[in-house]
Amino acid sequence: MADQLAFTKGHGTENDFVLVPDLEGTTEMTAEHAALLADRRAGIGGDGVIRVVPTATSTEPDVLAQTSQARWFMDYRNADGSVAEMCGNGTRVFAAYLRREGLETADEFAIATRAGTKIVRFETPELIAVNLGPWRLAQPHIADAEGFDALVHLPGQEPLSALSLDLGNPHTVVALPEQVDLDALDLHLPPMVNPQPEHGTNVELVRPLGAGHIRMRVHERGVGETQSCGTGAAAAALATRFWAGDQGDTWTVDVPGGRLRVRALAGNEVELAGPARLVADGVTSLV
Ligand SMILES: N[C@@H](CCC[C@H](N)C(=O)O)C(=O)O
Repeated sequence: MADQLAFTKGHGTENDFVLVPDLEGTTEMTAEHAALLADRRAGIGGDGVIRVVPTATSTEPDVLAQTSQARWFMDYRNADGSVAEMCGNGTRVFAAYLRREGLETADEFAIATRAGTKIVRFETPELIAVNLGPWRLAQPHIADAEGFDALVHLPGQEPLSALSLDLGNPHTVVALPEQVDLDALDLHLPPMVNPQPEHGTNVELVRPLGAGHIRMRVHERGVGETQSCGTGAAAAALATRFWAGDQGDTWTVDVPGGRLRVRALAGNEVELAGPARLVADGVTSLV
């Protein structure tokens, strides 16, 4: 890495990120370096670190293959330095950065991610929608037969039934029994999920509020509890529809950091929309 590193801090419903522009694609980001940048005491602080890099310079074949569709690649790492396939809120903050910097100028454009090319669309300068693409139940045969395919263990709670979904990254959504208080759940430690997903999972705890309206908390893989998770909000809405039946195509998802909109699209695709804000720019010598 260079001696001095420019960065921008941004968030979407308080899911916050350190963006590091690498416009020539010449900077290698290690897990240790990402974890230091994301550290809230020793570093800048964020739930994730996003390198802004030309798709054409990627060394990852699945990303490089997206070069003709998307000019910029969202190279995403969680706060612990681990690589993630996708980040819904991250794509929206990434899009806000590309537009502010004049790297993209249209109201709609594509970005490359490890989970494929995603189309972002500016509804207003600060309200950004992203087509998260196709989603699927991780184990449809079990889910269709039982309604659930996993158990989640939280301190002080009976095992909670849950459903596993793939939104490009893994999610396990818990349907909370009425008597369980969402706000009282202890999410300090990663919830134990049974059977244990091979590559870990993000866990969403959901409370339905009415037709098309849910509230959730989330424990993110590689981070801990966060104020919001975009792919998690989509997973929570889709799981609720799976359990409760059709309640229309649009959901309001309240998270501790604000409000997101989730919409089911044709072709088993799902859209996420919400605010994205860039709040600080700086230079760091944390290299
Ligand atoms: N906050 C993100 C998801 C980030 C990645 C996740 N922690 C994982 O490891 O899959 C979102 O908004 O989707």
